[in-house]
Amino acid sequence: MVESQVQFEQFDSAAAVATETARRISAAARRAIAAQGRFRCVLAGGRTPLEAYAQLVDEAEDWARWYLYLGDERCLPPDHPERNSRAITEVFSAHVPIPTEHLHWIPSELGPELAAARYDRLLAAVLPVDLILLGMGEDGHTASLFPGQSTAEGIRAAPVHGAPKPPPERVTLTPMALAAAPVRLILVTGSSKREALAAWRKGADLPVARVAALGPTQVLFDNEAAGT
Ligand SMILES: O=C1O[C@H](COP(=O)(O)O)[C@@H](O)[C@H](O)[C@H]1O
Repeated sequence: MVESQVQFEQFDSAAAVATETARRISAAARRAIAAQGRFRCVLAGGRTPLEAYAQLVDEAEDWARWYLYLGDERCLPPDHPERNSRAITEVFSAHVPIPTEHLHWIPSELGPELAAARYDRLLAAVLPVDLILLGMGEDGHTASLFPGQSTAEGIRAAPVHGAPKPPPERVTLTPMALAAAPVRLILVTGSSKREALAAWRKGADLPVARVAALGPTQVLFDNEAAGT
């Protein structure tokens, strides 16, 4: 019998998910730095992971050896409040001494095509990374891979048009890129995610389910998302 590589773990609250996420990122960083002298991590966009990122700020990490990337980005000006990179900068990267040249945000202000092509080239030289963090939307999307949209093959970063969640233009890592890590950590909190989480666990063919099935994946969710 083939054991599922997707491990679902329930926590009491979103705060507990954040604390455990920060702990696992830190542990992955220490392991990677001990083994190869650097830590490469793809961060999730959205609001869910922000508390975990904020908790890392107080840790005594070997920040000079961290390299950060993004799983997806919205095509908006760099300082727009809905940019994933802006939110991460505000709660996390502006407060730790990671060298600026190690912060590899998606240049989505260039538009979906050009930004995706540039990020694809960058990723070709970087993958695999040590850890990939992801979130999940109410409709079961992850990164900017949305239900009903076709998935690009043979590239690592793809342009997105017509996303059902604003803004419609985005750039996303593809399953090819999201497979390129020893582990994925998917964070799901809040009652608005309950239906999608339940559907996923019952076997629905959602983008998040497909991505989780790419390899070893830990899904951290809270009581609110579970409905218990
Ligand atoms: O648009 C996006 O949505 C998902 C979920 O966001 P959240 O705010 O509910 O955590 C996120 O994972 C993705 O990166 C983001 O661009």
